[in-house]
Amino acid sequence: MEEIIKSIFAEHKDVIDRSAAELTEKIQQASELIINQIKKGNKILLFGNGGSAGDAQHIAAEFTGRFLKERQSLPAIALTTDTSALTAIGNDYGYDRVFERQVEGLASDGDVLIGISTSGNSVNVLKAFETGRKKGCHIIGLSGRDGGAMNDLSDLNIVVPSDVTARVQEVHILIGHMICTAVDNNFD
Ligand SMILES: O=C(CO)[C@@H](O)[C@H](O)[C@H](O)[C@H](O)COP(=O)(O)O
Ligand SMILES: [Zn+2]
Repeated sequence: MEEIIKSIFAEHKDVIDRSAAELTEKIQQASELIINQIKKGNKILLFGNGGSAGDAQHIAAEFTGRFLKERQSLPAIALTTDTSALTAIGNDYGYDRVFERQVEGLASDGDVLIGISTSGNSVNVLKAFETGRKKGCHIIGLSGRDGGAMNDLSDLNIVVPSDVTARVQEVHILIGHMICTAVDNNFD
């Protein structure tokens, strides 16, 4: 077990080092986009499956609650929390449309969608991106592996350089906290 723990620490550290080398500029661009759109009165919508649903909720709560300092509440919603919407849309339209329908009903021109998928290929995330684009939303992907179909469907796809879902997720939440730090520095 000790060897396994050591190897996971080493793998995590390697992905962090490669992410720092490859992703810094894109994380900065994503932060600037989010800050600018909130300043213009727009909101952030986040979604993903499984562990990424947890990440979407975690990051949204940093905006509406608080992160490092006392500041105004900021507009962010996770589309993963309303079990009535998720079960009704899933039951009536299929699971592939659970985020798409919510984007159709809730998103406005200028809002920012943050879709989180370690494979970059979860169909419910991709469908939400397609509908968001038609509505004039800005689209940020947080992905891994080769970026998947999110490469073509997002304005900015932040691809964590790992094929291991857990390692990718660990860097996603780190990136989420980096974005929250930039947001904190730009609002009172
Ligand atoms: O948290 C984990 C694995 O660490 C799982 O719940 C994982 O998120 C689920 O298998 C997701 O369905 C994977 O989807 P995706 O990241 O490829 O979009
Ligand atoms: Zn997990």
